[in-house]
Amino acid sequence: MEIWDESDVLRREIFRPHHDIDVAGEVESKLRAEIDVARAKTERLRGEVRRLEGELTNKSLRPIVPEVLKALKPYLQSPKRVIIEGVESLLSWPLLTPVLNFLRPKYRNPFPIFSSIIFLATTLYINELEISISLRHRCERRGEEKTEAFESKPPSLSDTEISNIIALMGTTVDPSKDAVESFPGDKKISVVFVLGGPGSGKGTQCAKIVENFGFTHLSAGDLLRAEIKSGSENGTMISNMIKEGKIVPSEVTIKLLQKAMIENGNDKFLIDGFPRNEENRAAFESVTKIEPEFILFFECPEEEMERRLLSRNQGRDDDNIETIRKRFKVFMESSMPVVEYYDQKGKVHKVDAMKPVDEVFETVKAIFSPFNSKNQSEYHHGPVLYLPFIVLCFNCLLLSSSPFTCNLSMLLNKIPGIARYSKVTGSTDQPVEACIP
Ligand SMILES: Nc1ncnc2c1ncn2[C@@H]1O[C@H](COP(=O)(O)OP(=O)(O)O)[C@@H](O)[C@H]1O
Ligand SMILES: Nc1ccn([C@H]2C[C@H](O)[C@@H](COP(=O)(O)OP(=O)(O)O)O2)c(=O)n1
Repeated sequence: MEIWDESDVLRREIFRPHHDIDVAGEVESKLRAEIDVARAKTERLRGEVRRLEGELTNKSLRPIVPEVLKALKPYLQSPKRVIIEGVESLLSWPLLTPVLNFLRPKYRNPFPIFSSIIFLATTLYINELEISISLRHRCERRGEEKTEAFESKPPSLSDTEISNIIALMGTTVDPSKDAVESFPGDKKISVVFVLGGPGSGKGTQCAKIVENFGFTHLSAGDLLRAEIKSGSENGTMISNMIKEGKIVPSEVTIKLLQKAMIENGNDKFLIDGFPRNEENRAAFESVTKIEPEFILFFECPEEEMERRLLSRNQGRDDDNIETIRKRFKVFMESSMPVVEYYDQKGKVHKVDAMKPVDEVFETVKAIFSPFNSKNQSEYHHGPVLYLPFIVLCFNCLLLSSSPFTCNLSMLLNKIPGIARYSKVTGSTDQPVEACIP
């Protein structure tokens, strides 16, 4: 980014030989004119950066990466390198696999299930109108790490320049820091999305569902607020967006949800206040491959929600009338289309949230009755389903010298191109993990 340096102009002029008393006035006015032009130019550039930042925060990263790169191009000398981290939610596997194959023809991904533990950062080189992609594979473990870079061109920017560009792009999700462990692949996870306007009573009802139906409550808003408190590098960006009533980029929220789901270990989740826009929805589906069981939607008029929020008294920065109005607008414009999307699929259970808390819960209870048996999940994952596997293991133990006696780790060792990592932390029954060497 070219920012005009006034002192530079002055220095040049001071050391010029013609600098004598007679021409001093003339030089001064020339300098002033030059500085005015430079100031205007700098202002224009700053304006452009502000516009781009505004677009990023408004629309979030996903849809406008190419647009941003194009807009930034005049200010960058080519070739330049831009690292977009947290890109695994921007580019999905169907896109990445051919690229990987192209960059490294021998590369094959024989076990798509293990893909989920490979974190990707994509490096885009901008060179005139051509953008080529190089990939860095990451298999992150706590304490163990394997990074591989495929780079088609040598990097030409310093790390500081790269971080400036990343900062300019609005989000700095670092997959290496927030590494989400392998997402439960074999476990059937039930997810219910709880949606409704701000103050419609989502949190209140979720607490009751947890008590009665053994769900784990994950509030996207609470997770984001905890992220701000943790002092994370995204904290300021999240805090600004929440104060403005805007929706935080999906890659941030999804990473937090995924992490919370893995750490919790339950198989039934109430996800409250998510997905809040189409991008949230599509990114969640593509990253987690989880389809919600159904959507619990609380209908409540704005006047009632406003009244509740103003007396909520939880010390939240966004519970002021100005931000509340903005949140209502975002809800109508961005969140309602998500409810409509699921409604068309017949997945929405609407609840009249105007009634008193206990009456609302009566309706909710009826909707959750299929989950009534607290043992339902135990039944699904219970010994009956595991029986064939238990029998197989037993046979393998008996026939210890037979070809059947291979366990997953031995199998992985035999596959060329797969480096095996065993888990360092966690319980011993965690799956063996692998990554592309
Ligand atoms: N059915 C209800 N009737 C009256 N007040 C309610 C009802 N449900 C929730 N509240 C109150 O309204 C406020 C907002 O509820 P909350 O559950 O935090 O909403 P949300 O999670 O949808 O933002 C809280 O102070 C809560 O006690
Ligand atoms: N999926 C989400 C959920 C919440 N947020 C942000 C934006 C929301 O205004 C705030 C607060 O959300 P929360 O669900 O806690 O609160 P309300 O339902 O608005 O009362 O968090 C987000 O950006 N993306």
